[in-house]
Amino acid sequence: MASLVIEPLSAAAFAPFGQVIETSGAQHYPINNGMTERYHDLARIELGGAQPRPLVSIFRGQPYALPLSLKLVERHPLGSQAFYPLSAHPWLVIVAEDDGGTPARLRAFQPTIGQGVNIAMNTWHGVLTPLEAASDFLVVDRGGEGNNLEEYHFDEPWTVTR
Ligand SMILES: NC(=O)N[C@@H](O)C(=O)O
Ligand code: NI
Repeated sequence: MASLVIEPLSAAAFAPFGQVIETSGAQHYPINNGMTERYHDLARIELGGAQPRPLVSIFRGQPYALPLSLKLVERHPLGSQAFYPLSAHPWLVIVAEDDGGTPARLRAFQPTIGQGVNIAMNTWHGVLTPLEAASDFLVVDRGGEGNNLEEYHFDEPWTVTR
């Protein structure tokens, strides 16, 4: 049985899979006469395929228990997908490299409060995985023509633990 141990999320560790959306390390500057600080340009939103447009949605995810039995990952060949939590509940981001169409070298990350992610276009990832409580996330991804979802079902589930 293949197993995966959860790691803390960092921009460096996540770089092969996309960007971490957080104020730490971000370019920032005051706007609105100094009443607001803009943390600028935190993610590279990718919109491919025909007639692409950005979608802003809220995903209300139900919690999963640990140890997690990961049966599939998916990817979006036509666009990136960003998740930013609207609560302080814990969640997981599971991603994988690609070996000729097969997910490889899986990683499981647990964001800290204040961290979101932008998963790069065509990057294997687990579906939204809240822990402990139902949680809302602001999601920015790609709408338009074409099929933007590819799934990969593992022969044997991965067990994801702390
Ligand atoms: N299917 C869908 O919109 N959600 C997934 O892409 C996901 O990553 O949770
Ligand atoms: Ni997705």
